[in-house]
Amino acid sequence: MKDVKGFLSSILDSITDHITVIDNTGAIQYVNKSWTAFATRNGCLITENWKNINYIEACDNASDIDGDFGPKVAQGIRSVIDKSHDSFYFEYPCHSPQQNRWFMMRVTPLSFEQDNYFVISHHNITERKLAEEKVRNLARIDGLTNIANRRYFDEFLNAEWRRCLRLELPISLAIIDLDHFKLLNDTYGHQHGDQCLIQIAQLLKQFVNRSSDICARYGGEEFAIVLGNTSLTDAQTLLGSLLEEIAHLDITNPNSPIQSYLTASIGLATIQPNFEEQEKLLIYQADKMLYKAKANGRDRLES
Ligand SMILES: Nc1nc2c(ncn2[C@@H]2O[C@H](COP(=O)(O)OP(=O)(O)OP(=O)(O)O)[C@@H](O)[C@H]2O)c(=O)[nH]1
Repeated sequence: MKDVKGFLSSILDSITDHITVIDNTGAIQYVNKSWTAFATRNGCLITENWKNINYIEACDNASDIDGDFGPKVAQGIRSVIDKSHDSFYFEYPCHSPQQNRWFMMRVTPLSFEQDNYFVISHHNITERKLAEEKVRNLARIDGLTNIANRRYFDEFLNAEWRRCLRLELPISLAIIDLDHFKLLNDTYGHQHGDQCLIQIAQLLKQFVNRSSDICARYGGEEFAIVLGNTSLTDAQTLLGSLLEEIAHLDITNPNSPIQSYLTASIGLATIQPNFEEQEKLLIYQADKMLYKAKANGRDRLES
């Protein structure tokens, strides 16, 4: 082969990873074609005019635009240059207006003619991230009703509790238990019962529209609604209409001693959080109210 240098350069340009090489001061020595193409399309600082740009300084100065991304990356590169780490890798989101994208950045040392260089590559990991997100979402969903499961409910409540604690906001929790559901199952069969649970879950979804709210399947025929930043009065209004809407579904339960249609009992509690890890108190109070609703004749809200 005559032009070995040209051959190697074409190999680097054909690689889809975005590659740049810096020296031990951070000064850029090389970028491949993928880097230039991506950087130009996405309005990055380092494009084909990379000469005289210091990559590490550019990262140091990027904190205004990218939050802690720039400083973290700069620190990682420095740790490879000063040999405190053999290599550094970092996964980060880089979403465009059209598409969610993630990349993995890797920094590895390279020695050439007694000089030390560092290869920085950015590999597109969007497919893996989307697959992981899908699995994570599946693990959060109840298989029958397609709303959040108990595990995700626990996670969500804990996060929302801490958010309301930080911002000094009230948080409300309702536990909704269907009345005499066993009689409905006994009358029409378990499969029909399943369809009714799906119907109820669909209805609950319409009552949670904010990112601080969630409805979840709490147990067999028990559901829960978390309402972040919601006062007791507002929660009472909302859950009062939920009771009405459950009645409007008119799901027949002819052997129920309450009504000839399916009804629910709701226990509601509202707390303004004072301590972390205290959301169990909210569950305890909502549970107590649910017990009261059942004891007072069912088909009602107690708070
Ligand atoms: N079809 C169906 N039924 C379920 C499911 N999970 C729980 N159940 C039923 O829900 C019923 C709950 O019965 P109980 O705990 O006695 O409660 P209940 O009949 O609703 O009576 P109260 O809650 O006291 O008003 C049982 O018959 C369970 O089999 C489910 O996934 N599908």
